[in-house]
This record gives sequence, C-alpha cells and structure tokens, in this order.
Amino acid sequence: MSRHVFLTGPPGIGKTTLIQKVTQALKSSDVPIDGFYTEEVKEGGRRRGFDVVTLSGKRGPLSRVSSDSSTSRRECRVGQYVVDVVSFEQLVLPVLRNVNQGSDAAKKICVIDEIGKMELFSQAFIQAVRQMLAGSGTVVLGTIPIPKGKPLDLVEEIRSRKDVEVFTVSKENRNNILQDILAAVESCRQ
Ligand SMILES: Nc1ncnc2c1ncn2[C@@H]1O[C@H](COP(=O)(O)OP(=O)(O)OP(=O)(O)O)[C@@H](O)[C@H]1O
Repeated sequence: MSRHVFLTGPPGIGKTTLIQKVTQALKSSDVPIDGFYTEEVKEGGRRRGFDVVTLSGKRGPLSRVSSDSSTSRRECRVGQYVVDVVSFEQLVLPVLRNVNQGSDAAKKICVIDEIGKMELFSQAFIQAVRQMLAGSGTVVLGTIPIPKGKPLDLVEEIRSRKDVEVFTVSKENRNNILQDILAAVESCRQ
C-alpha cells in the first residue's frame, strides 16, 4: 500500500495547480496539512526567479536570475539562476520539522512542491525529506521533475520506493486527474 503521493511531468504542465486544488479539498475536510509550494517570480513579463511559499503564507526567495555569468565556486547555480540556500532553509526546514511534531491522531499531509535541482543544494532539506519518507507519521504530497540530464539521487530514490505512488501529469489528463490524486492521498492516511 502507498504511503506517499508524488506528481511528475514537464515544467509548466500544471503540477502546482493540481497540488493547490488537492490542498483546498483536504483543508475543507479538515485534514491537517502544511508544507510549501515553489512559485515563479515575474517582473515586467520576464521570469526573475522562484519564491518558496509556505501553506501558512510565508514567502521568501529560492532563486534569482544572476546577471553575472562568472560562477564563483561557492555559488549554487541552476542555469541562469542562483539559489539562495540560506533563505530556502530558513523558510522550509521549520515547516518540515513542525509537521513531524504534534500529536494529531490523524496523519498529517506535507506538501513538498518541489524536490528538484534547486532544492537539492540543501543537504539539510534532503535529510529532512528522507526522514519524512521513512517515518510513519506523515503523508508526503510532493512533486518531482521528469528525469533529464544527470540523475538526481533523491528523485531516483523516490521513484523507486515501493511505498510511493507517482502520477504523471500531462495536458490530456490534468483536467480529470484531481479525484484520483485525492483518493490516493486519502488512502495513504488510512
Ligand atoms: N488544467 C489547466 N488548464 C489550463 N492551464 C493550466 C492548467 N493547470 C495549470 N495551468 C496553467 O499553466 C501554468 C503553469 O502551471 P503550474 O505552475 O501549476 O505548473 P507546474 O507544472 O507546477 O510548473 P513548474 O514545473 O514550473 O513547477 C500556470 O499559468 C497555470 O495557470
């Protein structure tokens, strides 16, 4: 039986939108849920980077476009974006820790959107996700990218776990997959 649910699919296909709809539905049936989304930051129609937004409404930068093309050895870069690991960790780690605490009888849901190249610069994040996946108290509802280029260890691990159900989102199914995802999450809580 599955214990966690992940969505995958090409960039911009609608993974975050689906996770937000699932979150709304779960919240309205009083299921305890926390976590974070990753949102594009646009300025004047151009993408400037990405923010992390927690379900409780806190926001901070995950990455920003760098005008400097020289890469310093300490910099965490994905293409033209420089990742702000400190900001990411400050926002996300307390949320992940908090989800694992508390004494709700019912299992909590933790939204982790997403586990990708940028987020994986944080070793503390990797460790926190591994702990959550291995623990029995929290159901993870997350997103992972479609494999491309060098494999990402944690993403490969998630894909090969027997207790993870992965939905691949496409243009064809994105408007009728919501109920299946909800049902999968609900069954993970049993
Ligand atoms: N079912 C849908 N029908 C039409 N447009 C959609 C649908 N779902 C999402 N979109 C639009 O597509 C864009 C990208 O959606 P979203 O951010 O959910 O994708 P994503 O897969 O999470 O992207 P990323 O890979 O960047 O995280 C948004 O502008 C959103 O409004």
